[in-house]
Amino acid sequence: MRLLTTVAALRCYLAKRRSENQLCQSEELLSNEATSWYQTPVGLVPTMGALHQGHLSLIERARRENATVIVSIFVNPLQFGPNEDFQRYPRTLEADGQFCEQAGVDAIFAPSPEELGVPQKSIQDSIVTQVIPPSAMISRLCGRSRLGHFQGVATIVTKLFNLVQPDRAYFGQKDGQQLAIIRKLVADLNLPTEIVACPTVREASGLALSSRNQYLTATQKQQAAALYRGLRQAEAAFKAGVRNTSTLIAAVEQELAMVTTVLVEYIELVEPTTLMSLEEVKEEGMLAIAARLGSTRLIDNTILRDRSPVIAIDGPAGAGKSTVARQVAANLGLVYLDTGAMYRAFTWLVLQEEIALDDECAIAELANLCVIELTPGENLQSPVRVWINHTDVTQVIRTPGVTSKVSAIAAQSAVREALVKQQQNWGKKGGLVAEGRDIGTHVFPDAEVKIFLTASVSERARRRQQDFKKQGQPEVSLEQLEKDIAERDWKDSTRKVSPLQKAADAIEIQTDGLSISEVTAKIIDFYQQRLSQL
Ligand SMILES: Nc1ncnc2c1ncn2[C@@H]1O[C@H](COP(=O)(O)OP(=O)(O)OP(=O)(O)O)[C@@H](O)[C@H]1O
Ligand SMILES: CC(C)(CO)[C@@H](O)C(=O)[O-]
Ligand code: BAL
Repeated sequence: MRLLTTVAALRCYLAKRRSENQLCQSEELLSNEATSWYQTPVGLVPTMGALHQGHLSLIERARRENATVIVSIFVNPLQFGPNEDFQRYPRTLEADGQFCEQAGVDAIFAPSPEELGVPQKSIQDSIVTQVIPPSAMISRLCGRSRLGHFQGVATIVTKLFNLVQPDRAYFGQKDGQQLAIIRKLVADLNLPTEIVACPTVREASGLALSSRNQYLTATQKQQAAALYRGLRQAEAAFKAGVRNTSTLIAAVEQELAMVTTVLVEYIELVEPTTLMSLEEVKEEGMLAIAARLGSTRLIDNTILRDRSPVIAIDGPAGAGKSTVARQVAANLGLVYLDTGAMYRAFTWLVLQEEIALDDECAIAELANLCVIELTPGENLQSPVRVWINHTDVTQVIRTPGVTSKVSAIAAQSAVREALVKQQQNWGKKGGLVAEGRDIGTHVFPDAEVKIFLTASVSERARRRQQDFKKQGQPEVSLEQLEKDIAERDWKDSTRKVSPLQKAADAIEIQTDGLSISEVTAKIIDFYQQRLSQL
């Protein structure tokens, strides 16, 4: 692992890493497919150091998803107010270096304020160019008592994104307002970085891990767990049907009132993306709290989501995902979101428009203008009905002409981005089952149930040989099929665009020797267990 403290060293390091990764992929490539398909992404975990298990969860996620992982450690003077704890903030770079080494980080970027051109002054006194998020997002919640804080965060994060140019950047849900502001920043400034939100990691007591927890005495640490208990009371009220903001906030206040040392700064219920106040929760709300314990300021939040559950089923080719997903949807009365049919429908449209498969710009244009509609088939045997731009393509998308081209189209990042947006819009209401390669990690990361459906290479080869036989196709040896499947697994899990990944919170089901009905029953059991926990 490298420790980089200057911009020049960072730039040199990243240039070498990117060329090494691409060289490595091209040498390993089993076929002549374009290197760009393959995994060279850079993941960035921005931090202020004093690393703990919460940071580790972000680093581990980044490690799973990227060829290079950079952790930035920078106590940003721009985001601390004049009366805040900039001087006191814990600085433990040596220990952080060991922490990152053990976590498999490739490099730490730990510049001085001078190296980053942000002299140790607050945002109000600073002379640097600033990034100002929308006032509606920074004037509420923590913004009320931390004037200039989010301008400081937005400015330094933009600088880090420009320096590192990460494909993905990882942030914690614990800082829910910061997460929403950074998502807005990336969208508004068209920054080519995917923002990955990671769940809040907590102490056994429920207290959210935070570098500032070091300030707490043992007694205060116990008392601080009241924040989480209050949020849990509100979650219970929400589960019992309460949707009114005042009632939900009262549930938190009631719990906190029992710990007189906890001085509440705010308890607010806002829309998680826009941070607008909510009178009641319609689809989802972020119940956020800030409080002081002695000189320590703590924050926490929970997302209250009123939707039917989403079941995400990921897994390698040949594991039976689509058959199982349709069966699970039918048995539970949920919608089967046939993502494969969507890519087939779009491939049909590209062919109809006579666009060359390698004309990615024209294809990107078309992908962002098309509208795909799906309705359930009459029964399990009949396919999902598919329309694209109001043309019924249910039958034609299964023809060899489309089938032979869908992989090349589906691998184009602009196509995936456009179709994933349509899928996520369907997901807002929930009540659906979707299967693919990155459903539980990228498309529906908040899915209530995540399944990773897999089978051994030999079992999948045997199934495919049986399928070929049923379809009257020429026999292919098991040895060749196993080789093809292993190669497909490698390509799917190493490609840059939506790689096959098992979500950290996914339940893995090995289907060797299991029937479709047995696998379906297992998933329905998991679903019902999960529902009882929500
Ligand atoms: N308990 C946690 N769970 C998940 N992510 C976390 C947790 N704590 C911090 N993070 C995330 O780590 C990143 C770096 O945060 P930071 O370095 O400020 O640590 P911190 O623990 O939040 O410190 P602070 O005490 O300043 O809040 C942020 O994206 C933050 O949301
Ligand atoms: C994102 C961040 C690293 C910017 O300084 C900081 O706000 C933090 O640690 O959450
Ligand atoms: N993650 C918190 C950053 C701050 O309080 O400045």
